[in-house]
Amino acid sequence: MTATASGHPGPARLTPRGEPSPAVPDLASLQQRAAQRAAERAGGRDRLRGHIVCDGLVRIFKTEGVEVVALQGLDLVIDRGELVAIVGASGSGKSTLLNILSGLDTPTAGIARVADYDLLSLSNKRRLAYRRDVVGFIWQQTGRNLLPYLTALENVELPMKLAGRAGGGRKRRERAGELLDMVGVGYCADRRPGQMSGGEQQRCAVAVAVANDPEILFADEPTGELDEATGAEVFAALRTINAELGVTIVVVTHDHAVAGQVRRTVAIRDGRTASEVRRTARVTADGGTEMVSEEYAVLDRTGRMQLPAQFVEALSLRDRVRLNLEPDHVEVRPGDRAHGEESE
Ligand SMILES: Nc1ncnc2c1ncn2[C@@H]1O[C@H](COP(=O)(O)OP(=O)(O)OP(=O)(O)O)[C@@H](O)[C@H]1O
Repeated sequence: MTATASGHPGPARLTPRGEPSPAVPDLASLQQRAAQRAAERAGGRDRLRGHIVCDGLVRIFKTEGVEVVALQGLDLVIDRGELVAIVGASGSGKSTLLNILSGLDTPTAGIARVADYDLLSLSNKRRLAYRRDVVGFIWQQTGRNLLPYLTALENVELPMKLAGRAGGGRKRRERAGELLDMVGVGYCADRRPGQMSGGEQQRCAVAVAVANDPEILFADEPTGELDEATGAEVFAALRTINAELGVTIVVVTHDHAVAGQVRRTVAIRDGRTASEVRRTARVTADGGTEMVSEEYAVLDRTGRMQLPAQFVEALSLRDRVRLNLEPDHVEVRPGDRAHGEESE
């Protein structure tokens, strides 16, 4: 469940400044298209809910008698066709979550369900099928995504060949070419990774990852080794793939700036989902469109939520806060006033 995080100085409605306006309707229409494609794939709009569901997810690592709680009751729901960024500081649990969702690791407790696969009780055979048929990956290190001695086209063809994809070599080659065009690196088809820039390699990696038509694409810091402009090109490729193929995409990164690249950003803190930013298109008074970002705090099943750090700092909140239930919102005030002293 999410609740709009409100507090000083007024509602957390942030209109990003200096954003190029052409990107505004584009992001909204791409998302619409992605949902439509995802619904077509899944057999109806009513099947969009909860493609990825984590409920009270716990992962405890034990090393030499010491326990590390990497995920401590994480809740997260991602619908089919969504493109979501998961952000968090180093050690917040992002990689642990991604390893679980991609079937590389098993959670200690809780619920982790992806595309009808229960990740807590997968047999080895089902796990293999899940990793082969349902999910695709992009890693931060370009070297992990592409084989250096194959051309871009051959790299995209390879997973189809290995999976014994029907249609023969010509069909595979055609699809590989289409995918490279889709992510904007068709001109690199005959180049080996060493002859491509880091951004071109990562866009090629996007094509490789979706070659066998997975339902979900996981990307671990895909722009971590790139500069901002090149990283934006990789995100553009992910948005196109999301919209054209209806693939659900989850990107994990420590870079909060990616919020400008996607419609939904989930922040993880201490192994829990802490807050979310959702960006929606709104019609302005003069008939134009502007992108509005709204920040939400995540409320868990027992009603706990974390106040955004900047709210806590702005009002120097500490120890305890005063709560007031108003007809349509809850008020949070510093709680250190002397007993009986009213603020207004
Ligand atoms: N295999 C492991 N054994 C023991 N502790 C682990 C293991 N993997 C992760 N941890 C611990 O779990 C916590 C979360 O780690 P995780 O790698 O998921 O964070 P992260 O947000 O991905 O960080 P980064 O951005 O630095 O990769 C950390 O305290 C980490 O030390």
